[in-house]
Amino acid sequence: MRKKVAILAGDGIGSEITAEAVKVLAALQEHWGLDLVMESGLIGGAAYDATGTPLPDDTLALAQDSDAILLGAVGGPKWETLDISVRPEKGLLGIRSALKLFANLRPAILYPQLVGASTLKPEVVSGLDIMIVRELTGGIYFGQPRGVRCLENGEREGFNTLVYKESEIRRIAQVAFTIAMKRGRRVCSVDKANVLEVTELWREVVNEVAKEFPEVELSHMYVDNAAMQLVRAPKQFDVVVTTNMFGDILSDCAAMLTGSIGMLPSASLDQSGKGMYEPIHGSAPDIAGQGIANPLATILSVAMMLRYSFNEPAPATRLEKAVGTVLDQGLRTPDIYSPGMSQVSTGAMGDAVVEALINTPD
Ligand SMILES: NC(=O)C1=CN([C@@H]2O[C@H](COP(=O)(O)OP(=O)(O)OC[C@H]3O[C@@H](n4cnc5c(N)ncnc54)[C@H](O)[C@@H]3O)[C@@H](O)[C@H]2O)C=CC1
Ligand SMILES: CC(C)CC(=O)C(=O)O
Ligand SMILES: [Mg+2]
Repeated sequence: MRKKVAILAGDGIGSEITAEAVKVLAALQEHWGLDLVMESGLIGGAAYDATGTPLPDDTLALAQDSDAILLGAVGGPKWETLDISVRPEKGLLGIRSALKLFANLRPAILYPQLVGASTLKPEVVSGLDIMIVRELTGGIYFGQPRGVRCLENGEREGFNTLVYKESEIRRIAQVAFTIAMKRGRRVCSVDKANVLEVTELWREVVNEVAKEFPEVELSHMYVDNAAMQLVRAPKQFDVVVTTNMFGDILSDCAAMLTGSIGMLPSASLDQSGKGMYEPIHGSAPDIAGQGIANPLATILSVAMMLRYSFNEPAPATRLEKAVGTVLDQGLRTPDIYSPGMSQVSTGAMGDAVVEALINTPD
């Protein structure tokens, strides 16, 4: 059956990296008969400049009408002076919320070819395969009230609210335990239950959900310790489940264990499995327009799309293998470059993945 994919490139390197992922989708269409139609829409700063809002109605309608969404990244210095309520990042939070994409899966997998690019010693990191399950539509990024107010003494006070309903905690925990059942059967729930009542509730609800999954071993860890353990002994983790903000921070940290933030894909799923797929990084204004961004996180996000939204595990595996092939060939964008390797541009990396995809045996 024909699948519609919305392509939302966004800002900064967004257009460079999504162009490479689109090449991959086109190759899947041409060589494996994947019946796809792609349609582009505006989001973020690009949308704000064109329409005055970071999430135009047309874009939301396109996303709602699509089977999956591929997103690049949003934001950048051009829009930093804008009121936070219309910043490009609001467009991203808005689409996640409108589509109810509460489950954000961020796999931190170290390709063996990049062991030397990791920030950690080979023996600490080789074989790394962690799944970070981040709650994506609640927590402090969405909680009300929020804002900046003026106190009686004239001083200003900024405030945000960290709030989670039991139902929101239960459904993300269920996602994490279900994924753990298909992997190493270990879940580590990361919270700050020693200080924050909301995460005390988080811990209680996760304990309740654990009873539905007796084969899965559950542990709890405070977020400060989790950050430390991630860079001390990351292979102790199998599935990590955590809140929106903690997951945001810990996944950037985990990315460096895999060699670069340019290597980490993600899937953001609703209850039905509909998904938005995006690299975990941002719009990287410092390297935008230079053709040096690593497109592999976005390309690997396509593999997640094939697996989670299209139920096509075979081409997903083929694509992941193709990424391994280009790394075997020694091709490296600057973020993962090491001496003796061949430095390539964003476009050359995308082309090489397409070629490897076509030539990789089943
Ligand atoms: N999902 C999204 O759209 C996200 C958007 N942002 C936005 O992006 C803008 C920049 O944010 P930053 O904090 O600088 O984070 P960032 O993730 O854009 O960049 C952090 C560092 O990583 C590098 N980097 C990121 N992606 C890379 C890639 N594919 N290849 C090679 N190097 C890469 C950048 O060059 C930079 O040095 C901000 O406006 C921020 O709000 C940030 C994170 C996520
Ligand atoms: C707008 C931000 C919450 C995006 C981000 O940093 C992320 O989702 O990782
Ligand atoms: Mg982030």
